[in-house]
Parts: sequence; structure tokens; C-alpha cells
Amino acid sequence: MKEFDLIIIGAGRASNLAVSAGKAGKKVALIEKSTLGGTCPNRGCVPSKLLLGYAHVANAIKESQRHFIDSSINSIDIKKIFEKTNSYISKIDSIYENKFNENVQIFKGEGSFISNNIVKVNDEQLTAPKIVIATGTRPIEAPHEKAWTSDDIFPLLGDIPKSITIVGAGFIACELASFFSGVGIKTTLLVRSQRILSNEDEEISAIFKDEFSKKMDILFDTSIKTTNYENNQFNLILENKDGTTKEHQSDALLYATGRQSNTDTLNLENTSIQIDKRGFIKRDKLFETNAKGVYVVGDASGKHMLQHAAAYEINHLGKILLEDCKEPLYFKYMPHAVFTEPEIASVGITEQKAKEKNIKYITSTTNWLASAKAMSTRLHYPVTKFLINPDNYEILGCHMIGPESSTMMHQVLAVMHINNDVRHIKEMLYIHPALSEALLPAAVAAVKEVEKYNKKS
Ligand SMILES: Cc1cc2nc3c(=O)[nH]c(=O)nc-3n(C[C@H](O)[C@H](O)[C@H](O)COP(=O)(O)OP(=O)(O)OC[C@H]3O[C@@H](n4cnc5c(N)ncnc54)[C@H](O)[C@@H]3O)c2cc1C
Ligand SMILES: NC(=O)c1ccc[n+]([C@@H]2O[C@H](COP(=O)([O-])OP(=O)(O)OC[C@H]3O[C@@H](n4cnc5c(N)ncnc54)[C@H](O)[C@@H]3O)[C@@H](O)[C@H]2O)c1
Repeated sequence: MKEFDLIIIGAGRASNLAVSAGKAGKKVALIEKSTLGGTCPNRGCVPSKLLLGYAHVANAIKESQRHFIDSSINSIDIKKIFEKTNSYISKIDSIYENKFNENVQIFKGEGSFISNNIVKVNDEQLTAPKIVIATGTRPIEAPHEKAWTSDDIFPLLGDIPKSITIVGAGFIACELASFFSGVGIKTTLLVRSQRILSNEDEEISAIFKDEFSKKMDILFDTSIKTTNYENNQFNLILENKDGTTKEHQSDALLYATGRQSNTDTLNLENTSIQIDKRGFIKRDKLFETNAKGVYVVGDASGKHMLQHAAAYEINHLGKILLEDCKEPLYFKYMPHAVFTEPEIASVGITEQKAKEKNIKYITSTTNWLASAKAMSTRLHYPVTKFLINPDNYEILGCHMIGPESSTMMHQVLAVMHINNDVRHIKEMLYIHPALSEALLPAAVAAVKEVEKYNKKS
């Protein structure tokens, strides 16, 4: 039995904890069954955004007519795009390997529990007073052996498809559809209901639906009835909710229908660790599971499924384990962005959630056109929607759709983080005519709505 101060299962964001624990002189065992670095740099955030960068440029050329520029794309070397992306991915494992000092021992293999404090990897048994589970998630399996999930395109080996059908209407389906259609691969998105990005504020997802539908074929209320794969092609029968069917051909078929917990690989039945109905590990406010000394962080807890949330949690767990911090981590606000075209960014509650939870709010939706920079994009749909608590001007939610929404949102996040009052956004000085200036009329409108509400009541 090998003894350590700390065992970490899963070398995604928790690699950072291994680095800091190693630096603090702790003897660390880091267990990883795949490449070091986990989902984000190998098959998630980073490679998907690298791909979207190419689509962004292609879209700018395709849509240049809006700016009275007649241009066309001669060719897009999609093979090269994937070679570059694959090459980035191929370096991740060794980049991560070099981050650790001599106190960190890496075990390549699947970790599982023999008891609350003994972990097995390959033929070895390891023990430590503290064990961290950071095993993340994996895509829900595609129901046909030739169909892909997002894992199958990072890296993409083999031929580039000329057409692709993507099932799903969440972050991954929309971002990947944005890439494939952007670079000229015939893309069909299959959405089983009428809503796309259904967790976004309804007003924003309705704008998104209109704009996104202009860029590719989106079949709403549609599911796959039968799948046949012959001569390197999928022959699908698609079924609409009204019962009508139609044939559909596609070179590739990609499922992006959600992600599942990896905890089934951990032999948790040998421990007192409990899981919830969705298969994610339960924990207390200090990330500790039902087994003393065993912690769970990041996607493995099933809470946020975002890189920045996982990184934030793991940083805080470092304080608990290495600095004896006794304070729970409180996420005041959890922002996210969808890096499609159009781009969406969001923080706090949506209007639907506010209604559902009976929260008192006022709302204002303001377009960006008062900003010259926004005007210069010649796009009319970008808006900022605020939900404000009329009692104290607190920002309860902010939702944006438009170019660089994810960047614009940080200004709102800073105010929410330091002193959450929408009047700061109204009163601060803006560089004229930066894109961020589009937030000024949005804040002015929100403050006016609060005043109107308070006059009435
Ligand atoms: C296509 C895609 C795009 C994304 N884009 C974004 C984005 O733009 N922004 C954002 O915030 N988030 C994004 N995400 C989500 C983000 O990648 C995750 O939230 C984040 O990587 C979670 O980190 P983690 O360390 O908790 O888990 P992971 O990074 O998944 O790490 C878990 C590690 O544990 C390993 N493991 C699992 N079981 C075992 C076992 N039994 N033994 C040993 N090792 C094991 C896995 O191999 C993996 O390396 C995206 C995800 C995907 C799939
Ligand atoms: N920009 C980002 O921050 C980013 C990007 C990608 C992924 N992520 C993270 O990864 C997580 C997983 O993303 P995801 O898109 O796989 O999951 P998701 O839960 O966001 O979306 C899954 C989609 O698949 C649909 N669906 C489920 N079962 C289906 C079925 N049988 N047939 C048809 N459609 C079906 C759902 O209605 C939903 O639209 C997200 O929750 C997100 O946190 C984040």
C-alpha cells in the first residue's frame, strides 16, 4: 500500500490543486485515466472555441453584404483547421505533466475505491487522509455506433464530413452547429421541441432562435425515428411531433444531448459516499462527501458544469485543505456565455425563474443601438435585459445577446461582485463610443423602470 497526504482522482481542473499541494510540500497521488488536463483543454472549452474562431472569420466574410461589401470565400481548408486543433490537443498531456513538482506522483489509469480511504489504480493500492474526487462528466452515449459525441471530434481523425446532423439544443449542440455551418459544412440541427437554449431567458432565446435559424437548417419538434449507416452515410427517418416523417441523409451524425456523471467508474458501493438521483456525488458546504476526508469538486458534483465554476471550487478546496479555511464557498452569481453567433451571456435569474419563485422584480430590455460601435456592426438584434429588485436596485439577472456579450458582461459582473446596484452602471464613465457604452442606456432604462414601479406602489 502506498501512502500519500492527498489523493486526487481526475486530473482536469483539479490538476491545479495537485500543483499547489505539491508546492506546499504535500505528497500527492494524481490519478487520471485519460489525458492530463481533463475536458476543458482536451475536448471541451478550448478546442471548441478554437474551432469557433475560424467560423467567426468565415461568417464575417459571408455576411459582408450587410456592410455593402461584395465578397466571397474561395475555399476553406477544413482539414487544416482540424490539423491545427488536433495538434493543440496533442500537446496538452505533456504541458500538464510539466506543471507538477517532485512531490506529485501521476498514476495513469482508472481510479476506484476499495474503501473510504483506499483507492485502487491499475494493480496498486493507495491511501491518504484526504481524497479528492474530481472526475467530471462524459457525454451521454450516442445511440448508434457510427454516430459521434463531442469527444469524437477532439481530435477529429479521418475524413471531414461534407454534411453533419446534430441532435440537441443546448450549449454543445449550438456551439458545434455554429462552427460546422460557419465553415461551410452543410449542417442540420434537430431540436425535439420548439425551444433552443431553453435555459436562457425566454426573450433572449427567442431572438437567438430567429437569428440562428437564418444560418442553418434547424428542424424543430423533430426526432430521429430510424438510423441506417451505409456507404459512409447516415440515412435517417426523421419524425415530427405531428407524426409526419421524412428521409434525411448526412455524412456525420453528432449527438449533444447532455452529459453524465463518471461516478459509476469509482466503485462507490465500497464506501459510504452517497449519490443523488442523477448519479452525482452529494457533499456538504465544505465539499466533503458522506465519507470523512473525501471531497468532491467540479463537474463531478453536478452543480454548474462550467470550467470557471470548477476552477473556482478547486481553488477554494485548496484553501480548505492547505490553509485550514473553514468558510464555505458561496457563489453569489454564476455567469455563463454561449459562444455561438449570435453570442449570449447571462448572469443571475431569468424572468421565468423570477416568476416561478415569486421574486419581486422589474425588467427592462434595451437595444444596443445607442452605441456607435454597436451600430457599426449593422446588427439590429443585440439587446441587454436587466431584472432588478425594485426595493434596492440590486441586479437579479442580466442577459445579453450580441457580439462580444461574454466580454460586455464582465462590467456587470464587476458591479455585482463589488456592490450590486444597477445605478453604478448608470453613473460610471464610459469610453465613447466603446461597445460597452451600450450598457449605459440599458442601465438608465432599468433605473427608470424601478422609479416608475416605486411611484406606482
Ligand atoms: C464541448 C465542450 C465545450 C465546453 N465549453 C465550455 C465553455 O466554453 N466554458 C465553460 O465554462 N465550460 C465549458 N465546458 C464545460 C467544462 O469543460 C467543464 O465544466 C470542466 O472541464 C469541468 O472540469 P472538471 O475538472 O470538473 O472535470 P473534467 O475536466 O471533466 O476532468 C475530470 C477528469 O477525470 C478523469 N476521470 C474520470 N473518471 C476517472 C476515474 N475513475 N479515474 C481516473 N480518472 C477519471 C477524466 O478522464 C477527466 O480527465 C465545455 C464542455 C464541453 C464538453
Ligand atoms: N459555453 C459554455 O460555457 C459551454 C459550452 C459547452 C458545454 N458547456 C457545459 O457542458 C454542459 C453539457 O452541454 P450539453 O449541450 O451536452 O448539455 P445541455 O444539457 O446543455 O443540452 C442538452 C440538450 O439536448 C437535448 N436533448 C436531451 N436528450 C435528447 C434527446 N433524446 N433527443 C433530442 N434532444 C435531446 C436537451 O433538450 C438539451 O437541449 C452544459 O450544461 C454546460 O454547462 C458549457
